[in-house]
Amino acid sequence: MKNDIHDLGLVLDSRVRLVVIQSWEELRVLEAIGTLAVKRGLTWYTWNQVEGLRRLGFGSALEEADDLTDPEVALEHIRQQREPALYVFCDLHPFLQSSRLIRLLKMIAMDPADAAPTLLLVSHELTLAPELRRLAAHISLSMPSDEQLASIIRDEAARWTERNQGRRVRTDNRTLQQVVRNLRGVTLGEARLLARKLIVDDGAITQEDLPVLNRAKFSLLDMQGVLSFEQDAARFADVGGLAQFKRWLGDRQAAFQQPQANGDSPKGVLLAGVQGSGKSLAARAVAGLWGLPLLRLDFGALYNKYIGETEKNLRDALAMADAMEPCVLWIDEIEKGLGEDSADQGVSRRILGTLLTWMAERRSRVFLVATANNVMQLPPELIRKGRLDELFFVDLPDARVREDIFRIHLGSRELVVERFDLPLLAEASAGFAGAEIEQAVVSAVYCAAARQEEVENAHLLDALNETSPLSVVMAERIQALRDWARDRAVMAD
Ligand SMILES: Nc1ncnc2c1ncn2[C@@H]1O[C@H](COP(=O)(O)OP(=O)(O)OP(=O)(O)O)[C@@H](O)[C@H]1O
Repeated sequence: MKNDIHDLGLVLDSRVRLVVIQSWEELRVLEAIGTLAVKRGLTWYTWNQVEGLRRLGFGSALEEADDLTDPEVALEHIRQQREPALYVFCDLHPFLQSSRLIRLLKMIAMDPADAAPTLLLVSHELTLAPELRRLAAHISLSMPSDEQLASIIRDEAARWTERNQGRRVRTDNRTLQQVVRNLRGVTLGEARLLARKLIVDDGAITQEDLPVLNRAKFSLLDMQGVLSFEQDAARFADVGGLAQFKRWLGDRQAAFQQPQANGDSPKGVLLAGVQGSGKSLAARAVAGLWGLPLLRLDFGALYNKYIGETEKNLRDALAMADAMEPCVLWIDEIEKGLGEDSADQGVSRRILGTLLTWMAERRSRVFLVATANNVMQLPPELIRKGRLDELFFVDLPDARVREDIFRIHLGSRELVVERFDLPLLAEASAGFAGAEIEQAVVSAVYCAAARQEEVENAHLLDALNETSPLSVVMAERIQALRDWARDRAVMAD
């Protein structure tokens, strides 16, 4: 499956407390889980029968009176915890015959509290007792292999050589192996950008680069980072609907790639609309379609009091984006930083000023994609004609698009799409956003796996029935958004 790390994220969101990951590659699975935990700000622990329970993967063993190398004692300890942490059990499989242990797992899996621990069982092979099967999600994590990481470094070295009159990148095997090891746990896209960063300054990858790499990897994962490289851009084939938007971009691709003599090139768009309808996915897909790196600017982090002066942070981030041209700069939830009810009016006015000045004066080929849920909060200056090329409204998907979204998400989980009754599913998901449809597919997949059944229409219908879509809960807000958009925006679909 290609979406598996993403799926693990969704499974965690759906509050499944017991996740089974079958893999021979424990180290790489741990690194991927660690990466996800850091991104989500979750504490995580590992357990194995030799070292017992350890905090943060490689930290020291917990100081407990009891012997936490005993899996039952460790599980009993976890059962008492009231924080949403991840507990990764490596090789619990030899113990899965014990009825007490099974009971403990079941109690943790059924814990209804919001702030409760999640168990991830990692083994090369693991069969759950029947009473646990329905409670568990099964995920297979495939991450970039060492060979893939090494080949990315070779690629980037070749690119550099091409740009530097055939000069070769200086390095040695030992350092390369260390770099590959340090890159484990990041996605392919992130690995590419990190490799590029190492080479670009001096045309060499040396021991001195290792701390640089670690710092860069850390800042990539660092939640406070204002600007981050986004993982692999999406493909437009992964986005259901949004036909108008896709056409619009297609028409401008050439102009962006070969700027006109007068310096005019497409500047950017605002995607506004209903939550979970694929705005972020579409932003990623712009980078995919145009084959450009994607940078994400986090307005929330700009205001973080720990990282200093807000406007300077924004100026630095914009300068960095300029230096990375050509690229796509994605500002997610732009209303959070510029909205009329944002925390500090003075700062948000100055931030708006800085952004508008950059938009008006820049000559770099940075295509801005701003996404917003609550567009009504946005300052009128930003959306005034001419600032951005276009304002698109992304509505809930209609039946035809919902079929497409099912097709995309069933297909990406290697299910045979023809076996499903798409019109029936589209009808049953009226009012669902794309994200909710995807969530239903994921929960159907793991429900079926737990029952050792093939995924059928019925599993999907059950999952849909169990969800009450946001469009019902927020019907009035969505209508207000539509009314707002009617005279101001172009429909994205
Ligand atoms: N039109 C769509 N086609 C395919 N998948 C979709 C679509 N809309 C949503 N999804 C799925 O739902 C996930 C979440 O959607 P996404 O984050 O892009 O929505 P959003 O509009 O940006 O929502 P939010 O405003 O909550 O951030 C996507 O990663 C994708 O997997």
